[in-house]
Amino acid sequence: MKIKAISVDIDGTITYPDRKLHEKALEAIRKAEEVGLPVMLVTGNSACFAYTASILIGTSGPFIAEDGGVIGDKQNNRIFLGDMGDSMILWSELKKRYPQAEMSDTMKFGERRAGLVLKRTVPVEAVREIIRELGLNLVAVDSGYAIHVKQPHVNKGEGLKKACEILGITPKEVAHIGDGENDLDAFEVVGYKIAVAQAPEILKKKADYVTSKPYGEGAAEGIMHLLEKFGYI
Ligand SMILES: O=C(O)COP(=O)(O)O
Ligand SMILES: [Mg+2]
Repeated sequence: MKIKAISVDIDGTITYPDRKLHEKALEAIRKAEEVGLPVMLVTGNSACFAYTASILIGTSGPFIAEDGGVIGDKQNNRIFLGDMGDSMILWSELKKRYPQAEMSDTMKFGERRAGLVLKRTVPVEAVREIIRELGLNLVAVDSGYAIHVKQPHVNKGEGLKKACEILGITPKEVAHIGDGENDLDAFEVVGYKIAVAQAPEILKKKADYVTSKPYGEGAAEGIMHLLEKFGYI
């Protein structure tokens, strides 16, 4: 099997714990691009965040934002794989039961199209309970940085499949590097899986390679591992 592209999660994977971009991860991504391996950013962040990050970091692959709900490119073309669905019904019930519930700051200006994102001021299990009780067509996933409420078909795996169509490769020719439970769906479709050291056990158990370093240093280690393993350097 040959790896033809790398997909990397953003928060917790190519960053420090506080979400600042990690220099070592940046260098490794640039190295992968230099040797001809396109990198895709695959994130729960909004499309404008991923679009900007992709330009500043210099990734040449499409980006996948909103946890798989949006695919975009450098020309700012976008494909939407989901919409807000039942999420506002969920929100009004959640706010009634948990006054401390708060939307993510990224919900303020209507930048999100494919799901509701909450701050981690309520447990994800409470959100899931309301979804179950009300019979809503939604799932809730905790990325470690936010809670993503979205239609069940919206996830990083489905987003990656679409991005691979654009690249003209198959998901099995992609290696994914991630740190959170929202990376599990990406792991389901790709050919090689890397978890950074601080990732939850559930992700590490499914990984082909677990880095010895956490956060951005882990992504750098993972990318160098891939370049060597698949003969790019
Ligand atoms: O938006 C978030 O929750 C974080 O997203 P990411 O870890 O998938 O980049
Ligand atoms: Mg992450």
